[in-house]
Amino acid sequence: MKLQRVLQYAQQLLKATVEEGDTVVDATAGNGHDTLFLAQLVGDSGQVYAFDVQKSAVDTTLLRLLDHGLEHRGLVLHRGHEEVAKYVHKQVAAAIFNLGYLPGSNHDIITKPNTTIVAIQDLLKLLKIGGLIVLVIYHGHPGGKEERDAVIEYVSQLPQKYVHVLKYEFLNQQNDPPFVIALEKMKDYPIE
Ligand SMILES: C[S@@+](CC[C@H](N)C(=O)[O-])C[C@H]1O[C@@H](n2cnc3c(N)ncnc32)[C@H](O)[C@@H]1O
Repeated sequence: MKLQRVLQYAQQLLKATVEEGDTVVDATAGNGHDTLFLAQLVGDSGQVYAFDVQKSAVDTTLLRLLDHGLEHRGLVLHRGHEEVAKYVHKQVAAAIFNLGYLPGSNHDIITKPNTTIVAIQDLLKLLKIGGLIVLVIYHGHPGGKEERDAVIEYVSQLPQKYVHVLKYEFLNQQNDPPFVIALEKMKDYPIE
C-alpha cells in the first residue's frame, strides 16, 4: 500500500464520513476544489456551505459548481468562517479547512489563529456524533507558524472522551510540508 499524500488523505477522510443528504462545510473555499468534492459527496439532497473572505474565491467556487451543474448543492458565502454559527443551523457531518493563503492570489490574505479557532469551536458544536473536521495546515508562509502552533495548542487540549484528534504528517519532507489534523466528535459536551 502506498502512503497517501496529505490532500489525498484529507479527501479520503471526507469520503469515508460524508453520506448523501448530509450538510457539510468548506471553511476556506479558495478555488472551490473541496467545495466541488463535497458537493459530489452530498448528492442532490445535501448541502455544502462554503465560506471565503475573498470575493474572487467566492466567484471561482460558484463557477466551478456551475461548470459541473452542481450549484444547487452549494451555498457559497462571502463571509469569514468565524461566522459559521450565524449561517449554518443544521447538524454538520463534516468540515474541511485548508489553512494559509490561496495560491496564485494575494499572499497577504491568510487564515488567522483567532478566527480559525472560533470556527473550529463552533463547528464542534454543530458537528453530529461521528462527524469530522479536517484541517490541512500549511505553515511555511509568514504567519503560518503562529497559526499552526495556536491550532495545535487548542486541539490538543480537547478532552479525548468527547473528541478524538489525529495528526497525519510526513516527517522527512523538505520545506515545511503541510499536514492534516482531523477531529472526530465522539460525544456531545459543552465545548468552550
Ligand atoms: C489555502 S486557501 C483554500 C484553498 C481551497 N480549499 C481550494 O480548494 O482551492 C485558503 C483560503 O482561505 C481564505 N480565508 C482567509 N481567511 C478566511 C476566513 N476568516 N474565513 C474564510 N476563508 C478565509 C482565503 O481567502 C483563501 O482563499
